[in-house]
Amino acid sequence: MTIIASAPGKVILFGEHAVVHGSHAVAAALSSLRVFARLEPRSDNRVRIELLDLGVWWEDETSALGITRARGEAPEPPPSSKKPNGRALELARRLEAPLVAVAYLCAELCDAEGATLAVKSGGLPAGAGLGSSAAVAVACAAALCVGATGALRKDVANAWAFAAEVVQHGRPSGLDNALSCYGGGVVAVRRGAGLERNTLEIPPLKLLITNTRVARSTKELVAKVAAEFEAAPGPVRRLFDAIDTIALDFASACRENRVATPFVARLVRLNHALLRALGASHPALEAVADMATEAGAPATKLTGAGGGGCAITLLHDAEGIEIADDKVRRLVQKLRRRGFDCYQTDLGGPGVRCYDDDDDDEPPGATPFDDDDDDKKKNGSSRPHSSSLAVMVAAVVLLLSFALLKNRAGSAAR
Ligand SMILES: Nc1ncnc2c1ncn2[C@@H]1O[C@H](COP(=O)(O)OP(=O)(O)O)[C@@H](O)[C@H]1O
Ligand SMILES: C[C@@](O)(CCOP(=O)(O)O)CC(=O)O
Repeated sequence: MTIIASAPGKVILFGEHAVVHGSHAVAAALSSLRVFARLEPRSDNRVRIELLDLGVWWEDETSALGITRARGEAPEPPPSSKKPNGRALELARRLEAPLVAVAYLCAELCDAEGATLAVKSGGLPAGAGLGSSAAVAVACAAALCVGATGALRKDVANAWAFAAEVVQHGRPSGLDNALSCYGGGVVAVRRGAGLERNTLEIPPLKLLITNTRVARSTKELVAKVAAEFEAAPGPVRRLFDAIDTIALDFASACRENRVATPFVARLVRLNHALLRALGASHPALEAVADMATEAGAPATKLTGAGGGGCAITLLHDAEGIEIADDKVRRLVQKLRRRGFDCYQTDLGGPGVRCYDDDDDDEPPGATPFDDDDDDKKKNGSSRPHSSSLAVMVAAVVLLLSFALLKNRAGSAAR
């Protein structure tokens, strides 16, 4: 039984970095930008991981991953610790970085008979601040949980995805995996070991997401801001507090249905200035802000960890009037000429989804894995194509032999 799970990225409107240190953040899922995971159980006691976008794969015996669980036996519950366990640390020593979190999930959730787990993006850019690592973790955790227990329990998949994020990032807030798992919009804050989330109805803001395509790592940026905090706890705490107030003010405005765009624009600009003060901006992000301001949209902020990656621009002028579509088109063309990617997509929408072969009511529709299958067919390397060719050749040979025999029999009778 093949299982396919998909999980969305997210956009943080307010509160990144500060959320790691106990402040509030507001964020929404990006349900049209997703990552897909495909799980195929096998019975040769091997685990194979294919990260198709990165061209990275890895295969080993299940015993080498320390997997002893029999098929059908429920896996252990997810760990509550915020530190990677010994198994994860051992994998981190052995494997290339992008494989570690996925291999960790396989080690914890696969059974000893083995499986192949493939990962492919359905449009979500990797490492750009839109929560790709969390989306990978959620999609893989969901597929593996369904493989192990036959049902998708979002709380369990989310807890495993968080554990994988701990392995990948060291100190995640848990915001990215929660949005990827549950979808929608939230205002969230860390409480003890967990994340307190409250659903937030975010009004349909006209936003442009620009990916500077400057590579960066969430882990490094979170560590950089943490170092800043350690070096100057007093002032940096005040920056976090200011960000906290921004997130809470926006959340109150949403709840009270009084989201005025000039007010949102002010919050966006302030939050970006605070993130810049924390050292999370990058010249390419500042260039996006300048180009958007020139086009009449003065409110841009980095989103996610920063240091490159994505920025969000509120497509409204200083008075709150929506920027006309042709002006937006010109801005997008200019940003693209500069080498940036642009997205305009709705906020919120469904979180993780899972389908299996037996699912009648929820067909997966097109998945990015279909492109691979199509390519295989086009290149003539797929089994159905080559076997039908063989059948056709055999049929022609048979017909020719039959005609030859008939011809010979006819001339013998004459
Ligand atoms: N499509 C993908 N396939 C495999 N791994 C991915 C994919 N997208 C993201 N990742 C993993 O997530 C990492 C990026 O995580 P991170 O720096 O947190 O960026 P983001 O801001 O997108 O979450 C990549 O280096 C890789 O390990
Ligand atoms: C910087 C941070 O607040 C968000 C990181 O988002 P991303 O991984 O860049 O998509 C870290 C976190 O919340 O775990």
